[in-house]
Amino acid sequence: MERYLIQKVVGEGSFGRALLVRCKSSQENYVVKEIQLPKNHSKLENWRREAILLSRMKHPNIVAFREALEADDLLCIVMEYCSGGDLLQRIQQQKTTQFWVDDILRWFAQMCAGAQHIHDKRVLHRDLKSKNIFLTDNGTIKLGDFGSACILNSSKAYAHTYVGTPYYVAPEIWDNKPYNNKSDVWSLGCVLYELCTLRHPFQAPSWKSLILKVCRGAYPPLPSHLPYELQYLVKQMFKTNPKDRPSLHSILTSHRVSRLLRAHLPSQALEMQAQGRRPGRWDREEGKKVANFLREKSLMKTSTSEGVELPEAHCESREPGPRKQWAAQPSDTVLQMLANASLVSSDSMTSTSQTLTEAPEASTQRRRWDRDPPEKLLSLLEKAQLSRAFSTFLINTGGEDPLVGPLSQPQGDDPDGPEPEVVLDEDRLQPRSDDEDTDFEEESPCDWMDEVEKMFLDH
Ligand SMILES: Nc1ncnc2c1ncn2[C@@H]1O[C@H](COP(=O)(O)OP(=O)(O)OP(=O)(O)O)[C@@H](O)[C@H]1O
Repeated sequence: MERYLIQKVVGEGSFGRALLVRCKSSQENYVVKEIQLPKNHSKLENWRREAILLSRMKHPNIVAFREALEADDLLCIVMEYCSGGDLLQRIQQQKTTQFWVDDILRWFAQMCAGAQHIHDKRVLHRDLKSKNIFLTDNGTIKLGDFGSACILNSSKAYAHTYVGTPYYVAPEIWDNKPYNNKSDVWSLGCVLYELCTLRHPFQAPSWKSLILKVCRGAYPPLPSHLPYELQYLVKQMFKTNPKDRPSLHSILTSHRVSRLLRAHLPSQALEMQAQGRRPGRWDREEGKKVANFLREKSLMKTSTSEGVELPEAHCESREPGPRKQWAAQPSDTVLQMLANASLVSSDSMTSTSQTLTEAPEASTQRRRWDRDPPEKLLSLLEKAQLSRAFSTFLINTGGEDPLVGPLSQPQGDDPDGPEPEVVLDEDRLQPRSDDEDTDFEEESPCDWMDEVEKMFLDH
């Protein structure tokens, strides 16, 4: 870190501070995210592998990773500084003045391009929201913060199942289904809706109402002045069955809105997209390089700065295993998971973010979603502050009280103001047969991670 001068603290996240720093040699500004490493150092390899995964994300619409450093108990991830702030701040600045349609299309197209790049690497962001999407000074969109989600998922020290930010969470997550690429699409749909209306699509005065609205896909219609293509896209992105949602690839290439979006995509992002969705292939020689690199260094840099080309990533996963299939009907609910879980917060979660943790597999009971959120879940959530629903949650296993922590705090405010009129589109609840590319889920087998693991064992 001695190569950087700290300018100021940009903010505080769930895992530590974010600092604005200046590189002494290049005089360029960067953001350093400090992540408190777990006490158990045997878990460090997990974090390192996740940093490699971050370094693989090289796209004009993704916050660029520069290097990762370990100092004391901190992992410092040095990344591109987005001086335009995050999209939530930008939306709030608008107050009541709507964005120009061209701005919406330009920003959303870039979000899709960035997120598609992540998906092409077989990685799921899992926490897409306006707060995690940044703007540069020239107005370029950059997806950020996906590193935290990846790191969280694979570290056994933080062995949680990611749930997400309740206001942005797709219905299948409330139903305890695996997170899949379409769950990211749902979250981006929420961001698109926010850009179109300056409001969140699923505003609610209570948890029950929030979960019901999400699970029914019930949101107030978009203003009629917006292009038909955008209205149609939002409707598609809020299909309650992930199979019925378009993938990012189809949004950008074969959807009714594609032409509009591509017309607003900068040439660099278009080129990256045109390069296609070549599936990543594991190369053993490249794998050896990674393994050697990890063994020798506690400091990682991107291939551009360190001259080490990293292998193509296939996916991000915790354990290899058979791929889970999306069932025709939702069956599990989050109820049992919550009943066996306690909600906890990390140090700074009390202020900005909380995390819901995973329930033990064995205790999972099959239940029908049945269009109504489970009563017990709701009675537990009744006690929780709804304002917390804009924060990232994990569920922790264990604990006597299933709702210890932020959700056990008294009922809070209504973050979105008065509830607008809601139109329920029954059409979205109807099953469709086309299993359009819901092509990977959280539990997909991940060969490149396995290979790196084997490399460690080999040496
Ligand atoms: N690359 C970046 N450029 C500019 N600002 C950033 C960048 N990354 C993070 N920030 C800002 O730093 C602050 C802290 O961000 P961080 O991602 O650590 O936490 P968070 O998003 O607030 O919460 P969480 O950890 O729950 O995601 C936020 O205000 C965010 O807007």
